[in-house]
Amino acid sequence: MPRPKKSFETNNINFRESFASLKFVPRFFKEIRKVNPLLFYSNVLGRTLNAILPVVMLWLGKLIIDEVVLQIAADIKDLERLWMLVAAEFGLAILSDLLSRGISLSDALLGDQYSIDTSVKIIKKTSELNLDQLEDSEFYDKLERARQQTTGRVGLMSNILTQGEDVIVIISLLAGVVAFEPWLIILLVVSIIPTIINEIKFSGTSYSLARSWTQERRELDYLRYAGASDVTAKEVKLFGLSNYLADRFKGLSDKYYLQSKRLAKQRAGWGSFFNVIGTAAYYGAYIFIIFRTVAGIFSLGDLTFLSGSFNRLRSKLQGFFTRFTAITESALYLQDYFEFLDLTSAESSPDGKLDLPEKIESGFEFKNVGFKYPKSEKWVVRHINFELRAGEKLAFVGENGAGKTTLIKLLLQFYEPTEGEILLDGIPIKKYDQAAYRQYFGVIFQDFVKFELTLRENIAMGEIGEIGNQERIDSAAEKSLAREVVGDLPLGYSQPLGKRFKHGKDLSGGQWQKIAIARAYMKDAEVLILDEPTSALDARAETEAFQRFIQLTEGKTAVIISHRFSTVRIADRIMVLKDGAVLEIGTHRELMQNDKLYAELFNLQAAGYQ
Ligand SMILES: Nc1ncnc2c1ncn2[C@@H]1O[C@H](COP(=O)(O)OP(=O)(O)OP(=O)(O)O)[C@@H](O)[C@H]1O
Repeated sequence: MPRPKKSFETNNINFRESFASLKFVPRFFKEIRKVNPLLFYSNVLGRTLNAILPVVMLWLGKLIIDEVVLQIAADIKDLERLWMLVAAEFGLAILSDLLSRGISLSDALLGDQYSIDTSVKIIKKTSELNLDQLEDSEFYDKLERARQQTTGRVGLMSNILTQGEDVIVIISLLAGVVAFEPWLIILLVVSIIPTIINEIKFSGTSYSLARSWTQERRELDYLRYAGASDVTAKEVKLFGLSNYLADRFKGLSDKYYLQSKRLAKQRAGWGSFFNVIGTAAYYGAYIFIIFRTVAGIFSLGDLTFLSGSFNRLRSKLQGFFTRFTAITESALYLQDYFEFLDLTSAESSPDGKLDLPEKIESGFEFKNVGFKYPKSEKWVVRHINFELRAGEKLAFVGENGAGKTTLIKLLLQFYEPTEGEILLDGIPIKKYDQAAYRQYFGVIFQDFVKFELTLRENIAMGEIGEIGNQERIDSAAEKSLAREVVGDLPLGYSQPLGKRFKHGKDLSGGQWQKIAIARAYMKDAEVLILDEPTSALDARAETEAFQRFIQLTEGKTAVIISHRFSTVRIADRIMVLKDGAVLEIGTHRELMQNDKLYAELFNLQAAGYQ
């Protein structure tokens, strides 16, 4: 599909919008202060002290020169006063250096702590959101932008604090200049206007460009991953995809590079032009001060003080405005970050307050349930009516895409049905407290997660609070046949799994599945759901795993999804789905007698084994 031509100008952020993003700065500082109040206040105090040093040092410089000139003119040699002044300036120079180092150190430490804090917040927030929010690409763009600035925000903090520091420097220098020669201020304003115009002109442009490329950046990350990861390596080699992926990556990156280059060139060009005007104004002021010194109105010390102050003022003011643009741009990312943290999920809806029954009485009931995925017009399942009775083992069968996993997601309240409702013991499930409701279930999904952590953690994920309970972990491993996997690994339960980290060992598909099933046994759940949990097990292991499952979960309610009919027939009842509707439901014997799809597929598979 041809990609629409991209122009970041279309969503360019103007100066006013950049300015508006500053409203998030107080909240930002509140968060930083909370991370480490002592470090934060020391930083602010250090900066305030550091801010008044430049004008004091310039003034000392002026006093030294005036003293030297005076002593030469009067032919006196009173070195004591001179040495005192020099010693004072030396002391302040050392103090200024120490303060600057202390500020940099505390900036770095605060920044590191804050970036840990924001990463933790992002992880926690992500887990609070609904599945439909997580599956939405706009959400990913927001998440990407929120994540991206985890390190950038550190710079923002020191930029804002430096800005505050510079305001004090500017005010103190201005006071000095005004005391001597108020007219110089006009030249100062003239020298600084070009910088202001330049900053207004380019304010928000880098952010606009980066923002308009969020999706592509995710695509680039993905292409980098697809082209260079252990997971894809086999197929990339086998099909010779490396050049194709590299070219796709390069093609997209080059487009971004070109736009970015164009912007950087424009910025540099205009920046140089405006700088020439500013420098001319500075030299105008310099000539003015020299004339007045030659005319005897200013002393030599005044000349150094004024030209030094003027020069510093100009560079501080320039820095102030350029930094202002950098701050507003980073603050735009801050806006993304806080908007992400403020996302609300339906899960926090006040609906679910009811306590769950200790024991399931009658079971679950799907009443005329229909569902369309968000942003989709297609009914994935419709007019679904069935009961999952307390204590029964119900199997779902049906072709790929028939809607089996979707029904599980609805049962777990990852989504709300578009029409109809699901009841537990006669009460709509959304009336129950959602966290407690989910605690009812032990679930293994088809695409369960292979955590690249230790084997112990992988099993304990089913009930993470019990990670210290070795007996429970052992028992779960025993039940799921994962015990033999533990025995085969040199580090046993402490074995890191996967290839990402040192000493990590990868497992076979079947071994991973046994560990995932152990996860379900970790929890003493009321309802167990196994979504094709044994597809990678060999035939003997699968039969054994299922027979054990039926014995070990006696009296518990369970749903099993499987494409293997030898497994499915062990269930109490079987529900056959076709094109999002229930085609038939009953025991194995009943369905065989029915002689419809189930009987046909069962016979087909059975014939394959003969
Ligand atoms: N997150 C999603 N967003 C949009 N459509 C989806 C989503 N997940 C699944 N679908 C669609 O819903 C339909 C049913 O998918 P579902 O995963 O429930 O099928 P299934 O019966 O479990 O299939 P399989 O046997 O292949 O696992 C499919 O057409 C699929 O494309």
